[in-house]
Amino acid sequence: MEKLTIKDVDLKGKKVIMRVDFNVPIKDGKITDETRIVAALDTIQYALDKGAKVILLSHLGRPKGEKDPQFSLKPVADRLGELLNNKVYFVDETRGPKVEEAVSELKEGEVLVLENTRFEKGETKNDPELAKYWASLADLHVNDAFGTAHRAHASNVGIADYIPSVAGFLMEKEIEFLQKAVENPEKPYVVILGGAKVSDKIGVINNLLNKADKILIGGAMMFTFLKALDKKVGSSLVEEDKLDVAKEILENAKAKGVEIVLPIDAVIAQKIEAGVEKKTVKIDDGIPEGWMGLDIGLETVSLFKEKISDSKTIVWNGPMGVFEIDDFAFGTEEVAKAIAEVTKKGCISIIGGGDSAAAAEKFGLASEFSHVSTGGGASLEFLEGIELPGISSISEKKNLNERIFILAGNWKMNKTNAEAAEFVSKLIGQIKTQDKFEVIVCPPFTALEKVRDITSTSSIKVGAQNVYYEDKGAYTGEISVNMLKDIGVEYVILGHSERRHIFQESDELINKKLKKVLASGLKPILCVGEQLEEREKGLTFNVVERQIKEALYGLTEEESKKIIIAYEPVWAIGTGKVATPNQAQEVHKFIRDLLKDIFNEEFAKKTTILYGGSIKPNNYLGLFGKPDIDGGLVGGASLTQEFVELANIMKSIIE
Ligand SMILES: Nc1ncnc2c1ncn2[C@@H]1O[C@H](COP(=O)(O)OP(=O)(O)O)[C@@H](O)[C@H]1O
Ligand SMILES: O=C(OP(=O)(O)O)[C@H](O)COP(=O)(O)O
Repeated sequence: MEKLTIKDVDLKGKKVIMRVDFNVPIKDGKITDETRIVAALDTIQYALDKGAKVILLSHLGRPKGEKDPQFSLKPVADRLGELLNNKVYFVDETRGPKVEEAVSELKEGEVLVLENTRFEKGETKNDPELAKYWASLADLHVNDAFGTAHRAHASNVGIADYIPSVAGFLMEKEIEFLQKAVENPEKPYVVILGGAKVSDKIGVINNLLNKADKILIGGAMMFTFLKALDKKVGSSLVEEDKLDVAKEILENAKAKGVEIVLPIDAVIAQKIEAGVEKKTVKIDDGIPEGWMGLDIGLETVSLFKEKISDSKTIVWNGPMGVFEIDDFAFGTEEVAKAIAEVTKKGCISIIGGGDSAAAAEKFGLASEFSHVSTGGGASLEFLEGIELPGISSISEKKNLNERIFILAGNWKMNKTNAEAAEFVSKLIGQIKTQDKFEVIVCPPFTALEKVRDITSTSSIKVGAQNVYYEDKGAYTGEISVNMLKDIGVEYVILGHSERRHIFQESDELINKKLKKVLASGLKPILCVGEQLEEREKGLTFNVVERQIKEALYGLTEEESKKIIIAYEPVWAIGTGKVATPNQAQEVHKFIRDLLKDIFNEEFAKKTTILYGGSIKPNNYLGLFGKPDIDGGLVGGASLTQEFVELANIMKSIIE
């Protein structure tokens, strides 16, 4: 599934709260590496150009949930203003009247930076109240903080429970490149690992053993592997407690046919300092006591270069030596040059954040690689195959191959014939679904025929709000399936909560109606949903399960194929209260799993499950963006122009 991006949404006049990763190194109030700020500029500029009001959120460093001036984002906001060549407002608060005032004064095309998100205790705890508060400041969340994607915090993940979250350009690019390396890397695929700690990278090595052709190991981590092979490593940095893990990795690699290439020589010294005596020794001869390996040697550089030369995909994470000191930077620089060289020949090269990115920058080679990730921890976890919460929380595009998406309007007891005719005539001109999804209007019985006539040459379909299960006879006030079919109605809503609760319709009655409707060839929209007391008692799943099982009682899989289900939490109908996208998704997923249990996986996958309950254009994107929400059964908003807006939102996010 593809993620929704900032390009898919309308930004004009919208308040956009954008999470960026401005966690940059600052020394004495000066930013020492602004790569991450520069990397976010495209998305910010795009939003400004489209007329959005941009509120920026970021963390900086690791303050302990309270104000700490050394971690203020003020210097970053100042620098951002220079880079954007635009006025950037800064508020030294994370919530409260000062923030709200600044937001309300913000004009289209202006930027406001709020203070460090980690000055709030709730940020790293993903506190729902804090997330809700930040969400309340804006219409839309843009997530461009790839560097933070491995953290489930309030400003990047929690907030997506309340407003739609779409990816910025940086996030999109990071995912695109890293996904290529994870999913179908062009071969030969070479991974180069270095840096200080094996323990940080065990997960990624294990995952890469199933994918890479060669893994080259340098940096301090090589000594843990060499010691595991009984080589003498002197006083080099070794993780003694990881020797077994290193051995296991070497054995697994052998079993999987992955070549692990370890250095054959090293540059050694007695201290990690510039200008100290250094020499190169062969690994087989051993590193003398009191000496430590601080870089890969010349022969290893040649060996690594040869291994790199024919690769088509490279992932590099971790320097080959103590590159910060020029005396031990040679190996890292040469490997970086070799990667740059092979990139020119068409290899996709990905540099995984942190110190490797700093090294690439130091050697002036950063622009020579296909992609330098802005995330260290995040890119590693991505390569490990871990699902990153800061990516999962971004809304997804809908895939048409799975099932039919539907926007259905339940007009309830509203609109006379004349009003219905006027309204639906307007809709026809504005809603062109082009087979992407179905739009259904469900007028009162009295207007059904008129609406059917007007829509007959359009793609808009017509549904009834109720039906009885008998064919004809002494049933005063009731209407049969044949009467509906006679005037060309295609759909019928069954078991709406108002019918269940105001007119006391039982599960048994709904089951009879459902059987009749299915047998007649009409398509039922079966409504289910819990009341507030039931939700509060934790009975949501029980209620929904009972309603579905009772409704389907006695029906076969074949007979049930045309069912559309609408989950409508009763507490959200006409109350203005809306289930959060996550609350709704949770129940939709439950329903899909239930259908799998009742029938089978294929049936569950193909069944359209709509959400209903206070849907409005400003909350619909977040709901419809969820994987198991296939559209909406809309009440109030189906009576006005808002219905067209809802259709447009659906169109924008269906692939
Ligand atoms: N042989 C070595 N001995 C000690 N430190 C090393 C050695 N090789 C590399 N390093 C240090 O490892 C650090 C980077 O490690 P790490 O944080 O794991 O990498 P990254 O940030 O790229 O993931 C650098 O500061 C570098 O100086
Ligand atoms: O710098 C970061 O991580 P990284 O150094 O692993 O790339 C991110 O901003 C996340 O910061 P955190 O590791 O304090 O959560």
